[in-house]
Amino acid sequence: MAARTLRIGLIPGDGIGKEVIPAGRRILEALPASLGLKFEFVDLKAGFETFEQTGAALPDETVAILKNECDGALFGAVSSPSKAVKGYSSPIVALRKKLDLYANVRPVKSVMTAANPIDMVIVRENTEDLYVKEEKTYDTPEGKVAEAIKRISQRASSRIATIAGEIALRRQKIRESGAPSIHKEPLVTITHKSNVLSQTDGLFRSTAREALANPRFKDVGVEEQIVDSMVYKLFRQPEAYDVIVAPNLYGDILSDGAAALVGSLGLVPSANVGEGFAIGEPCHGSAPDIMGQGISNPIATLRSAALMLEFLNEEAAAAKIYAAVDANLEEGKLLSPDLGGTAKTEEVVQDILRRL
Ligand SMILES: NC(=O)C1=CN([C@@H]2O[C@H](COP(=O)(O)OP(=O)(O)OC[C@H]3O[C@@H](n4cnc5c(N)ncnc54)[C@H](O)[C@@H]3O)[C@@H](O)[C@H]2O)C=CC1
Ligand SMILES: O=C(O)CCCC(=O)C(=O)O
Repeated sequence: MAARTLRIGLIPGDGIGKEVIPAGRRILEALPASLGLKFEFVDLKAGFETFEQTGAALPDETVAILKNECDGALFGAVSSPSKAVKGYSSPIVALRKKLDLYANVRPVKSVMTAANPIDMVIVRENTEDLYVKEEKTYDTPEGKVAEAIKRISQRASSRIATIAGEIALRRQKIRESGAPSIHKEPLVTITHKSNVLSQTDGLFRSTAREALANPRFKDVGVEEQIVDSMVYKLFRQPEAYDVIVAPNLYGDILSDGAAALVGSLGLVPSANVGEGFAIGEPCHGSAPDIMGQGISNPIATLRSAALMLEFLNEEAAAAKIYAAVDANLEEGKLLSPDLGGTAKTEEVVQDILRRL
């Protein structure tokens, strides 16, 4: 069998992005040759440091190379300032839109031996909602007022609900093949706030319901949950959730909350998914509080590399990475400080590479 060569863009970004992306590269390079996969890597720039050096947070060249030359990519994290900086706008938010990576898929899973089993996927709409970033500030006699557009479209809501349904079916198929799981039936939970935002979230809710009423999802249970009580239930009864589908901002917030349930943001991966292209990206940010100390947890990135491979139809390679990571966590001897251990990033990476 001829080896398949995947060309992967590497975008470390800022802060601990620079510590974890090299680990992502190493795990891909260490995959056994018997899988028939080869990798070529191309280093690409984006982030606040890039903005300071070049005046562009997301250089056109980065987008062009990803579009024209790559099969997929790994993105670390960027340090977007909290205060507006003229000319700067979040490069990852822009990249998702420019490459039409319409779904942000975020599996949150505890290692199955844990006392509190959690195995859910948060499927976050990735191109619109408040992230269209159409904001303005104006003066009134009472002082300044700032406004932001929350845009929800039928097209994006339908696409995201459809991929959530497909993910629920795929997970069911894996369960039926004998993989251990806490779930018996596929279930999609639609999250919204349409009791208040009856037009925007109302459209998300009704469109998602419609998409999931498609006969091909006849075996998928569908329920809905208002986002505030969703947070409550998520923390009280996380084992009840299989696939959660949410508009952009709620999905972003829910997934960081869910990360706390499994022990650390340093464990939770994501993939930005479009037609035939995927960017693996840890859910966490650039973690300026720990950068430069060599203690960042690389697991979210290693799992993101696996998730990217899954969406590039390389499930066997992805499974190898998941198994090596789970073995490290199950043994629990070499854990980074966010998980209560003392291991350095490098020691965790070495341990997982050894298990591969
Ligand atoms: N996709 C992206 O590029 C994202 C970027 N950010 C940016 O990151 C910067 C910092 O944001 P924060 O709100 O502090 O969120 P953060 O996710 O960077 O950090 C939150 C907390 O989690 C810890 N943490 C995160 N990743 C970790 C890892 N791999 N190992 C161990 N501990 C880890 C950090 O030390 C910190 O205490 C901001 O400039 C923000 O704009 C935030 C979220 C996503
Ligand atoms: O800080 C940035 O530039 C991007 C933050 C966006 C974010 O949290 C996510 O989408 O995961």
